[in-house]
Amino acid sequence: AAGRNPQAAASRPAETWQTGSAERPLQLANLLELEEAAAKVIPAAGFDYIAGGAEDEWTLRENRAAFGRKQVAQRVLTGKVVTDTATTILGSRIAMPVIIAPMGGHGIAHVSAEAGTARGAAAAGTLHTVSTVATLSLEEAAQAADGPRWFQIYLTNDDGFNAELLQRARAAGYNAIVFTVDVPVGGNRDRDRRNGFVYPAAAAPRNFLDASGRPRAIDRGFKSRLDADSIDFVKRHSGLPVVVKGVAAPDDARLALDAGAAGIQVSNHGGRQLDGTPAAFSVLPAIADAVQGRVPLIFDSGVRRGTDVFKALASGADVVALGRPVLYGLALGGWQGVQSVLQQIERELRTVMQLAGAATVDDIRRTGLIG
Ligand SMILES: Cc1cc2nc3c(=O)[nH]c(=O)nc-3n(C[C@H](O)[C@H](O)[C@H](O)COP(=O)(O)O)c2cc1C
Ligand SMILES: CCCCCCC(=O)C(=O)O
Repeated sequence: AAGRNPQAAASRPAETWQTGSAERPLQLANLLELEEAAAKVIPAAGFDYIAGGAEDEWTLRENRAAFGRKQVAQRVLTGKVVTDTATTILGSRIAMPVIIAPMGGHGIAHVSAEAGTARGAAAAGTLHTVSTVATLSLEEAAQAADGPRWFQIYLTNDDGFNAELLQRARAAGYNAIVFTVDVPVGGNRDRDRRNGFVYPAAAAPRNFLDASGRPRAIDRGFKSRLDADSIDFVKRHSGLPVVVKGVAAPDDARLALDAGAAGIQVSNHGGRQLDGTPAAFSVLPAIADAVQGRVPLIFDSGVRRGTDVFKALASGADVVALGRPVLYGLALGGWQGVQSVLQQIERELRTVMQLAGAATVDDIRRTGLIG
């Protein structure tokens, strides 16, 4: 799995990676049009890595299309006025039911890397999930901003390293671990293969560097065998609540619950892994049904509009996680770009709430959809 493999970067000499460096708020009409603008700033192979999906990218497109098959009822005579978009997730109070999904290599998009994203998230009052393959180390990302933060782990084939990483996350003040289980192997990503994409040295994942700067553990690859014992391992070594991410079937949700998951992240990895699988939004109601509110549900894959957030919450999610648009906002405006992206989706959500007769996030959860 050379392609986009982050491990390649750790051992290559530095090269020029001329990516986003602007620091400015963005004037946005919506989040969808960010992609075209970001393509002009991020080097082409890096942009393809971010924007692309697996194989024919059917699931990538379906993640958007599925939102169009459910509708929100207009309710304008309820006497309600939007009071608040704030909510609580795993004990952390956030300003909106939108958090940032873990994504590797923010240095591909902007020179500030995860520090910019963390600062933008904090400025907007929400939380950022730092990836195992972040450009910055988990400690550097934690120091970039105050506020709640989650750390995402990919288990490597080096359990000693995995345990250390989890302990480092706890020591650095992360509030939860997101354990991603949908990359037992990298997806077939045609764009990356065509481009021969590897993480540039500017985005080499620093979590894998030892004290003397030599790469560690990443050459052993990620674990392919994942099961209830893996969830238990992450729980024991972190001592933190564990959100299992990459659940796209009710049976996997039940398995994760039985293994002690504190949360479930319904996701198909933004269509980057198994092409031809249903949209994440299509499988959300069945998973919510299986979970029956026993743990919070986080939803991602295809969220771009306030209506998407509304529909996901009305279908059983507690919060949604935003992916690619955050990297585009980062590329175009650094931390202020990330803040603009989050403010835009919050603004849209408020408008939808008012038009749908929902004064609070709890009201959205009680709303039914049409279709
Ligand atoms: C460039 C990129 C890198 C990603 N890296 C990770 C990662 O390191 N860990 C992880 O759990 N998910 C990763 N994801 C998946 C996201 O967490 C999320 O599931 C996905 O982006 C949601 O789809 P959307 O961006 O279309 O909304 C990545 C996604 C992108 C676009
Ligand atoms: C071998 C695949 C590594 C992917 C690491 C980052 C990621 O999750 C992604 O979607 O890209």
